[in-house]
Amino acid sequence: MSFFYLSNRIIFCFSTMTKLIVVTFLLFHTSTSSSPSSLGSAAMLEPLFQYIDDHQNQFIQRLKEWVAVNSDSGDPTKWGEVERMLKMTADMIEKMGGTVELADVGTHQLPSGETMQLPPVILAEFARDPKKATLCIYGHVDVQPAKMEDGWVTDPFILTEIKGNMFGRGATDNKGPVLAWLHAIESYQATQKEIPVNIKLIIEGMEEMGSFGLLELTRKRNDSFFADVNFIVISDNVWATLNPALTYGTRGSSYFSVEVDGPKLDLHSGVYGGSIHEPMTDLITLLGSLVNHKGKILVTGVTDNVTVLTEDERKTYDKINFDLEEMKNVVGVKKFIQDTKEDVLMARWRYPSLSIHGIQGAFSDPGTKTVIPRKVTGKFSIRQVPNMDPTDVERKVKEHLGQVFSTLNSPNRLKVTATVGAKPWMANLGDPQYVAGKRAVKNVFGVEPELIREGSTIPIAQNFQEETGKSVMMLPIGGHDDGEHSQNEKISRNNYIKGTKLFAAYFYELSLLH
Ligand SMILES: NCC(=O)N[C@@H](Cc1c[nH]cn1)C(=O)O
Ligand SMILES: [Zn+2]
Ligand SMILES: [Zn+2]
Repeated sequence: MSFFYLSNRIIFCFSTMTKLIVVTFLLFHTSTSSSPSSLGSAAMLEPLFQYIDDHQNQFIQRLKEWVAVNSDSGDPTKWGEVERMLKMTADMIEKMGGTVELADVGTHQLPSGETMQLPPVILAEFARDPKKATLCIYGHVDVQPAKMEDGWVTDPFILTEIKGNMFGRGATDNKGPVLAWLHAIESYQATQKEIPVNIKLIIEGMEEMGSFGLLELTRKRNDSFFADVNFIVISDNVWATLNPALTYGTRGSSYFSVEVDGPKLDLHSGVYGGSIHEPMTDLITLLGSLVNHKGKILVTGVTDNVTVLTEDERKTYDKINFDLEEMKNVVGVKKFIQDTKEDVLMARWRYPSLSIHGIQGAFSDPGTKTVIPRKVTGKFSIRQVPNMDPTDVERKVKEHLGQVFSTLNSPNRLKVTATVGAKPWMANLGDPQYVAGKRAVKNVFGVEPELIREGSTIPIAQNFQEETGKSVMMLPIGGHDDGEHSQNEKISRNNYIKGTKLFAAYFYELSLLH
């Protein structure tokens, strides 16, 4: 027997047969307007929403404490801070009554050859009731790098609220959403409501580096931690527009380092210039061979397997409520490579792209140092879409760069390394989680969610789906203008607080499917 709240303050007790009828109804009636859940959810959720509203300043204070930790996983000297951040998270979960394991995920070899212990992964759970569905929430508490001199208006590690937006590194990616999940749990506990689903949590500190060690951990714990999980949910991306959204696909990513190593020391360009095969010139030729100014990837064969667009798929883009002009304003450009909304969205979500990120070892300070750098390392990544495979992409990229380099007849040494190889992820929109997600969005925001894809990568998403066979959904709460990875990353107070309500409502809607 399970208990479901279906009518104002009345608790109905359902037989298994009735539950089957409810699940069938939910699966075949995806419109949220007159759902059975909407009849009782208002009464059920109202005290939780009130609690969330009343405690918003406390929730923001917690986010402030989390943002203050520079848990940049891209810099191994900061892995101690990543670990401190994970311990703070673990402490909070334990204080809330959860049990926490800090799972060892082994070591990682840095490009220098040094081997370092990876920060652990949090595997946590709240009290388990075999009659309830089990939801596993994934998130990460590491961040991208941030420096004031990059152009931040406020200190990236001091959460600062300006006109309803809270600026700080990790505010939206992903500390804010992780806290919102924990606060949603807190709202049930504090109002003495039974959480209607069993909750498990996986929180890591290496997502921005490609989730080192997490795939192996998932495999090892498939028969234990994951065994009773029914649903996996991730809130680590943002809406595409002003409208709330559910995400059903992300691109994958392969990240490459291209090192060109030349003379034994930096040289005076006046003394040696003209006689030296300069590593930087070699590197620029290599990087210039990867992609053209229209964003076309020039590496032979890399895009061969991309699925051909069908008319039906194209039509799904027509429906998305997306304002190109607003997007231009947000990023500060006069035009995109593509002209229409549909083509811009497809370029971001359903086609691959190649971006050049930087050159390590290059002279980049102010001034006029006339140097020939002895060794330079270019960094670029390829966002991948379904039908592309990171292993195949890596092979083709290495072949391509080797071939271009051979035409230079350079005595310099070339080393190409792939540091990330994350697969793209696609969900089935018929998955019941999307029914619960739609109902929860309608309940909290009063509108139907947009169904969107995402151009960035959540490296573990496809691995979770493939290895565990469980349903995976993405339920973002961040705004389209949150600026993940950019200067002045933020989350709005409204999204943070309403997002917390969304998660509380989601637990309830999901329980109705079980
Ligand atoms: N919020 C998701 C995110 O930002 N993910 C990173 C993961 C990644 C990919 N390659 C290296 N790290 C992203 O850049 O998409
Ligand atoms: Zn990120
Ligand atoms: Zn993220």
